[in-house]
Amino acid sequence: MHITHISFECYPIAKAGGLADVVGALPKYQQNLDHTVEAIVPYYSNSFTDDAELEIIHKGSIRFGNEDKEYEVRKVVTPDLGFTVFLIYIEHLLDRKEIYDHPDNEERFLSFQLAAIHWMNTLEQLPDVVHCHDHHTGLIPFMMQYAFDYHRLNRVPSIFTIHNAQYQGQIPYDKLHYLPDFDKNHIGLLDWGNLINPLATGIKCAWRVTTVSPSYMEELQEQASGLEGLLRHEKAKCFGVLNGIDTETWNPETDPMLLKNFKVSNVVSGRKEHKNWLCTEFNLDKDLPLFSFIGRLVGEKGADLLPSIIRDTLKHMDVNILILGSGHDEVEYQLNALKEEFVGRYNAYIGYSEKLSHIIYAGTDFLLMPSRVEPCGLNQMYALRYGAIPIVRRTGGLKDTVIDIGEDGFGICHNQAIVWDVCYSIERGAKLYKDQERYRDIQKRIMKIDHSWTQSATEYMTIYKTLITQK
Ligand SMILES: Nc1ncnc2c1ncn2[C@@H]1O[C@H](COP(=O)(O)OP(=O)(O)O[C@H]2O[C@H](CO)[C@@H](O)[C@H](O)[C@H]2O)[C@@H](O)[C@H]1O
Repeated sequence: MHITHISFECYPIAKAGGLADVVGALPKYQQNLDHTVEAIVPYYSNSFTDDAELEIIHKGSIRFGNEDKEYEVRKVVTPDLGFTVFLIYIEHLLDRKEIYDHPDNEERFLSFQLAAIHWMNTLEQLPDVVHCHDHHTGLIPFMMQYAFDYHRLNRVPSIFTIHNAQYQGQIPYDKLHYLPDFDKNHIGLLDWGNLINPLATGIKCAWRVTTVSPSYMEELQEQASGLEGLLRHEKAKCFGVLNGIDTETWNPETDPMLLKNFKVSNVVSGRKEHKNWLCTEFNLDKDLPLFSFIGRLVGEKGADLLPSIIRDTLKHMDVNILILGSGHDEVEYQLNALKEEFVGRYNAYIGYSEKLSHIIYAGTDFLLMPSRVEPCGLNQMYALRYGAIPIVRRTGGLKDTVIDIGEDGFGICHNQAIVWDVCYSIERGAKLYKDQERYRDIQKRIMKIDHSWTQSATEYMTIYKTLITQK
């Protein structure tokens, strides 16, 4: 089968969060199942494109509002990513360093989708399935069905994956003229709440819709930032497929970002080296258990709870807490301010560091995920693979991947995204840490859990196959 993924992020080309991890891994695992798999991603001016060898394979032009915009398709020749990647280059618009945080994001998302579909339409051999990810690509299934110029694509099945329903990419109608001419009888498919809503459009128009865990799919029927009615209506074509992790990139035995590689048989010494390094670097106490948080400092991750969690915990308990993340200014400010209050047991790195994240997974004793909403969550699976015990709120994919130690499981779970629940879980963690025999036993068990993409890549293939027989 020939599958084309389209996404605004893809590791290691450009990563802001979990979307990149998924699009950098799922195609590789599908390719390993003997399919032809490629991804279409924007060209960013960053260290990846500085170092990569690229080949221009197509030059074209799209009508973009009142102007014609040239674009190029640049194929990644090296490094070998395990599947083919095509980068859409549009001068001044897409070729920037940062992925998001631009005032003209709407134009960036639109131009990327327009160039991607324009190029696909020129191909002699069309893909068997087009797989779009998140709102940045949500208009593609619509254009494939109803844009006159892309009539040829309307028999190609499209699948749309929601990685996070909170971000919907709404666009005002005064930008409608950027879209190619389409059958106006179907204009309603673009609309949600009097705005063009690419996430809603993707849900309405794709042949199948998936989210990244079964529990999140269920939750979306009740709470989907305004789209719950739509998701209930489209329920028959919606599926929850649990994300996997790339066990080649995330392998403590080979991970080049670690200070020392380790496996189950030498986990104690391997992890000790990383914990010691973290404690020295961040002035923490290496004899106390270490609880860490890695992620975007936003409400859905429960990041606003962190300052109170840190204060309440460190006032009553002898543990360390370390934070790696960036996001809301107020949360960043509070997390920085707390450093002076708890010198020697708390610290934070406000920013983004891929390398530090790997070292934290390898050195922290527990990983905190107090998420309010977690479509899947990858951090808990990275933590498990590296031997850190996850402390999670039972929501979305966290509920699907972590079982509490009280239920013969391997993690610590609580029900509510409130400070008290998280503090109580930390207390349970500290108690478990004191029982080193039990702690080590769990650690060895979690490192052997298979969360690789193999199973889920096969599930996606099964979904694609039903579409191909339907066309
Ligand atoms: N400051 C920082 N420095 C270094 N690394 C950092 C970092 N902040 C985050 N990361 C990394 O970014 C990734 C985050 O992945 P998640 O799945 O938790 O989150 P995200 O909310 O972005 O993704 C959305 O999409 C994914 C993929 O479908 C879903 O799992 C998830 O629930 C959904 O919210 C991990 O690789 C993590 O290590």
